[in-house]
Amino acid sequence: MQQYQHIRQAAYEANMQLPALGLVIFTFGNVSAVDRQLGVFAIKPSGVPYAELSPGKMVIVDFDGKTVDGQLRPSSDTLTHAVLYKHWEHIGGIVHTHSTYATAWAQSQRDIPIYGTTHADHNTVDIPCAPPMSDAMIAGDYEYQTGFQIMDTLRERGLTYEEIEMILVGNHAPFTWGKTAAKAVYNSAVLESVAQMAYLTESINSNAPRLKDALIKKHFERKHGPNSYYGQ
Ligand SMILES: O=C(CO)[C@@H](O)[C@H](O)COP(=O)(O)O
Repeated sequence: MQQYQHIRQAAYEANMQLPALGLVIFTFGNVSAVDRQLGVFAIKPSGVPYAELSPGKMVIVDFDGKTVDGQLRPSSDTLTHAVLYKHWEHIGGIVHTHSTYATAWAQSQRDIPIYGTTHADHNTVDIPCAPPMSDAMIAGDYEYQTGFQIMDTLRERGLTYEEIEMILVGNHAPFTWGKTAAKAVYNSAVLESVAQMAYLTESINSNAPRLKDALIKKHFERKHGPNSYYGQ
């Protein structure tokens, strides 16, 4: 349907950036783009290789995860995207990847500490890792519960989804978001780069010190403006 063409195109272009940036292989991961006036988002179809994607194959889904338009099955992570769009009113795009280093930190269930200014350019806190699913959640609807795991973790850390636009999900992999699908893709690439640097930092020096908060503040506000620092 023509009315969804703009978000199909935005979702398609953002999805194609994932293999181009080396963030996914085969059918791993997915990107969605939302239209809040229509109350729907376009998301990658499940199990379709990136080389076979086209804008027309993006599936249109409402905020309850119900398919509104499209011939293919939406991503298996659709309910996670739907929960976040429903509760976080200012996000325009969501990305989920299995990028190697960010996924390794998620599987280790550790936050990614701030070791350098590359990280401090983008976040003033360690990148949080949400706990893995409880037995009860696994028995329920995993993808639906992942959305609440993500929101609960930010809330428990005293963070807002506009301050930090990335998270690791324990035993799973990263999710990122932003005002647009393109910004969410940018955040996924930044997360993977920071995750790799942090891993290598710890492998060179297991006692490497975190960046001092005063320098994190100075560095972040140089890029994002005065009073933009939100602390650890
Ligand atoms: O997290 C997972 C699997 O662990 C998924 O994100 C897959 O990586 C992609 O699934 P589809 O989007 O193709 O259903």
